[in-house]
Amino acid sequence: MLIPEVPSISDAQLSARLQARIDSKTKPLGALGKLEVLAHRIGCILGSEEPVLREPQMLVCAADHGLAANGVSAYPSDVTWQMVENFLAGGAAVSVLARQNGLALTVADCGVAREIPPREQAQGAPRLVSCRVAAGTQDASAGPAMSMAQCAQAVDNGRKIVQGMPGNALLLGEMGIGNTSVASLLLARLGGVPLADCTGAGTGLNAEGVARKRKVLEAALAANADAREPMQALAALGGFEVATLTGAVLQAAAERRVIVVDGFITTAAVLVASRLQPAVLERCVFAHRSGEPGHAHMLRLLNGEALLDMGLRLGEGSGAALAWPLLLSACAFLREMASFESAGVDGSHAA
Ligand SMILES: O=C(O)c1ccc[n+]([C@@H]2O[C@H](COP(=O)([O-])O)[C@@H](O)[C@H]2O)c1
Ligand SMILES: Cc1cc2nc[nH]c2cc1C
Repeated sequence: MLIPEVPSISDAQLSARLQARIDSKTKPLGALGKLEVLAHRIGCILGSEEPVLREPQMLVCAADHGLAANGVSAYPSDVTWQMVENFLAGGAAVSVLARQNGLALTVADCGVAREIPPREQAQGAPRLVSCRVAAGTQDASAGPAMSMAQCAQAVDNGRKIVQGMPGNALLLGEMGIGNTSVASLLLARLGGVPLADCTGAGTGLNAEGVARKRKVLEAALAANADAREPMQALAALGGFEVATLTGAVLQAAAERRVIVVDGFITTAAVLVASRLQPAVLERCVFAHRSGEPGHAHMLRLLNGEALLDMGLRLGEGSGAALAWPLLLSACAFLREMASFESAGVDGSHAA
């Protein structure tokens, strides 16, 4: 089956026990703010009052986009393969942050225009997975970016990558020149948000560039006017990395992993996945709110509150990696903080 079952994990009893445990800790009620919400969510996902995050996996999906030929990015498509090499060589932001935080890094070539050659993988070094559907998508401003079969293949690739991964947490990242356009198109089509609110500077277009980008995106929506269902929209407007991430999200949700979502593009994959299986959202933690303006609209649509708001607009999974220590802290306080009772602290308080 292409789309796995993702049942709701809502459990009123566990939820109440988690909240009682959080409230019993030696602190004024609610004083750990959003860290409490985060702890509650992780406890619900992992089905435990004492959750332990194990062997976290950072998955960075990369691909190229036919749409990029229309001047929708400040950088050329060649940067995609060059950055993938940089991820694998250990020099990119996500490489550094993954290393710093003990996140195993997997980089997937989902359809980079220039094939990333396989190589020997040293112990602990970033791992390359080749799951190329094609050498980049077709130009979505002239027709569908990919066929339904290609889209299904990419979704299945994402599922298979996650199936083979250890641990209980998946952090999402991506790389693909032109892919803020893909995220904007999916937000406009699936979220009904006006294109003007969906379109931003991406890697750094100026105002004239953003206006040009918007025209190209208008053409892409018009060229794919019939693609309205989630999988159709993903095929028509999407990229191979976004489709692979959609499969990864569905599989991780089905396996009840904690999913740490990065910026605008990885959230677009969550948007598609949530239209196929709404309960995926119960398993998601939104790491940050990107500087790309469409991301705020997307988060609102998904009822997602971001942990960080640092003006990041890099992608790669950098925001997810930066937020990771907060997830560790949330679990640590839930497991290790004393309760009023165990510490002999007076927990009575006025209304
Ligand atoms: O994650 C984000 O919110 C984000 C915002 C702006 C740009 N990016 C990254 O920049 C690339 C896409 O930008 P662009 O301008 O080529 O569409 C792609 O490689 C993304 O990882 C990522
Ligand atoms: C240099 C560079 C690094 C990136 N990382 C993710 N997207 C990127 C886009 C560019 C241009």
